[in-house]
Amino acid sequence: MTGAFQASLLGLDEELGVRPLGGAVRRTVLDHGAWIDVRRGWLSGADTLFARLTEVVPWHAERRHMYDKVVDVPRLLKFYDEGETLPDRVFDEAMRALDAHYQEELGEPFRTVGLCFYRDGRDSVAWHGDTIGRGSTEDTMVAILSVGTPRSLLLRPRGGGPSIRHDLGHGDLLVMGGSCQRTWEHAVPKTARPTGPRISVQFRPRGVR
Ligand SMILES: O=C(O)CCC(=O)C(=O)O
Ligand SMILES: [Fe+2]
Repeated sequence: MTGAFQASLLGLDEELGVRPLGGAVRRTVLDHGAWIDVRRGWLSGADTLFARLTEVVPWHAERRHMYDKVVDVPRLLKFYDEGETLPDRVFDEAMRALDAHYQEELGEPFRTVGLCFYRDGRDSVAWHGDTIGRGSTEDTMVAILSVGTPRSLLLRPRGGGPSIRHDLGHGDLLVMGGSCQRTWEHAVPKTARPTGPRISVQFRPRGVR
């Protein structure tokens, strides 16, 4: 794995687990029926999870057609569909905590875990909504847990308009909800600054991608 992540020295002996959601979640209501929730420092023991994921996940590179060319996807990936054994038990704990907090509003459980590895500032994800599945037609939720080097997640309305920046730090949770996947787009832009690795963990309901 390229790049070394400077572990937060005080957090190395923290137990791996999730802290309460409840009143610690801050919601921002966006236009067109979308919203964003942020819970800073949701994960304790984030150093431990980061180290484990770099070691045990069978990361793979992908190539995609872009117009008339085949290009490298600028990040490493791994997707765990429902029923697959997850690389760490804390993901099950995290999903059950998200279910307890969001089930009434979401109406179904979170079921899949997508992972992205951003090796350095050259890795990124371009503007998109998670619209491969039901997110293109229905309100849904995508919950993102971020570990490693902080990166900016940007959001902008699909029709155009100013973008909103969230700097996602080690252990932070951001949840995109309502119509966010079809009326807004999100991106993690490249950065020219020296940037260590980051792992993004996306929890989604069935049929959302
Ligand atoms: O890195 C992130 O947090 C965003 C990842 C993302 O948007 C996706 O995988 O669909
Ligand atoms: Fe996405």
